[in-house]
Amino acid sequence: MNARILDTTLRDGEQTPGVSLTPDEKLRMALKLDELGVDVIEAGSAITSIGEREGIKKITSEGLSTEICSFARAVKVDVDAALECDVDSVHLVIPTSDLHIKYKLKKTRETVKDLAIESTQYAVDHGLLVELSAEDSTRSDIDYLTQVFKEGIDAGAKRICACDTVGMLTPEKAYEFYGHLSKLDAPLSVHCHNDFGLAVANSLSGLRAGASQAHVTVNGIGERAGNASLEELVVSLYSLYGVKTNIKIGMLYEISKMASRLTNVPLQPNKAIVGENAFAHESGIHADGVIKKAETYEPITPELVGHKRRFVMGKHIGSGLLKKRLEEMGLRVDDEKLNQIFTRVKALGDKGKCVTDVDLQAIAEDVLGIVAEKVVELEELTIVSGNKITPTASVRLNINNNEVLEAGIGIGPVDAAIVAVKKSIADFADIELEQYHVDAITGGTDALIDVIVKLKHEDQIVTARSTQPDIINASVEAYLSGINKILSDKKDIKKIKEGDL
Ligand SMILES: CC(=O)SCCNC(=O)CCNC(=O)[C@H](O)C(C)(C)COP(=O)(O)OP(=O)(O)OC[C@H]1O[C@@H](n2cnc3c(N)ncnc32)[C@H](O)[C@@H]1OP(=O)(O)O
Ligand SMILES: CC(=O)C(=O)O
Repeated sequence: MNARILDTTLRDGEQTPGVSLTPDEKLRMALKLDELGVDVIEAGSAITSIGEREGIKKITSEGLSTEICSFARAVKVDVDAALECDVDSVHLVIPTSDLHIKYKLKKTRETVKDLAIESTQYAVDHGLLVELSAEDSTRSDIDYLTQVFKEGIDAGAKRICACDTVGMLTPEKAYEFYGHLSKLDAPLSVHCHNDFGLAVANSLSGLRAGASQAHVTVNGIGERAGNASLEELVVSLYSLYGVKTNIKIGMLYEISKMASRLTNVPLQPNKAIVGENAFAHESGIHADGVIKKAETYEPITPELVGHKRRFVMGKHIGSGLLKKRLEEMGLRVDDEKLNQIFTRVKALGDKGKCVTDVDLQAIAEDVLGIVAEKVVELEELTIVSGNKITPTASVRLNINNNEVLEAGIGIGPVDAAIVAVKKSIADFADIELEQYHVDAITGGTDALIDVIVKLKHEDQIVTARSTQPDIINASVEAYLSGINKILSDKKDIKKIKEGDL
């Protein structure tokens, strides 16, 4: 058995509250979906806006072999808008539940059926392939729904689709429901929403029952709790059911990242298949198992979907993983030292901290008595700030025994100081300040200030902190401490600096 995939990231996915893609972003996503191997791209809903039509037109003008489709209500203007965009097909939608017919459309069952048939005929007469789709079909009278589909097929619809618009199906009901509709004389699509977290399970059930195409979105984005997720459905079909699709599974992680970036919808870390933790291991028993044989705690390889395995240091680690990471860092330790490092990592974990590789290196070097070299040291910091002046900072730094002077302006004095430091290292290290957190430990304006920063350089992330009575000094020291953690093992960067000066 094979299953077809209609991707509706650019239509139902874009209906995610707050998401809006530009025409160019739509095109970029469509090109990636085409490369991924989806059978149909529902590129949007042409009636929505001028920009939406521009986006769909950009996609259709690429001449892709993938079928390009537009959503349309069962009204002539929507079909005309789709025609204007030169799409191959329309996802022609009409509600069939009494709830929608009575309260939303304020019509009768008979009028709604007539609308479905008339608009199908209109679209077919204008050369469009019609996938006739019933909205809220799973709360519809099954005899009425069946009749709408039968007459729609007679009117020229080439596919039918039953939408579980508010995610009310269960896998058992889905099997029965889609099994019944799959006996009609046209290929059937499942379109499942995730209001109860069952969209993928229900889609799988529908496909097993005889449906041949699933509507999905990348990362499962969509209205409310979203749609069935493309990556979960496709990999479940492949790995659990032995069902093939045309999807290039090895691209799933890449396209997930792209969709998240373009839509600004962050991915939950524990998202199946593509989440950052999908192949991450911290707890000692798991990591030990994975190091010995990955299948013990990984149902599929990360490489299958283009992802990567990673081990995380923290409260739950075991000595097996710790020893492996230290060895990978070139640090050989005896059992006593390993135990000391182990205790320090656990203690950090107990404080709610995640221990990065750089943190681990610092702990290990401390335990092993290795003195960490400071590449950058603060010699002087001057701040000018007030209510009628642009906050300005100047710093004198010692970088590998060379004096560097820089100045910066900022929103406030802390920002100005960080800008000045950042400028002084900019020509040899691109270090981003990802997070800045400040706490006043004791009460009052003379409180001790605790600053924690999270810095990023290429793939490396480090955290650093400084506690001092002065918020500006604490901020700069925390920032420099993070910079030193990053630069201390980057001999090449240091050489560049030495050569430069
Ligand atoms: C479950 C789903 O995902 S359905 C798809 C949802 N997608 C969208 O809504 C796309 C974006 N929507 C839009 O840009 C706008 O809603 C438009 C352009 C489609 C319509 O805008 P407006 O004309 O201002 O109407 P509005 O959005 O307020 O109401 C929808 C109208 O369509 C009617 N309608 C809704 N669904 C259908 C349908 N499938 N077939 C025919 N008519 C429909 C409603 O009855 C209502 O008409 P009425 O006001 O005469 O009762
Ligand atoms: C049409 C559609 O997206 C739905 O009913 O969920």
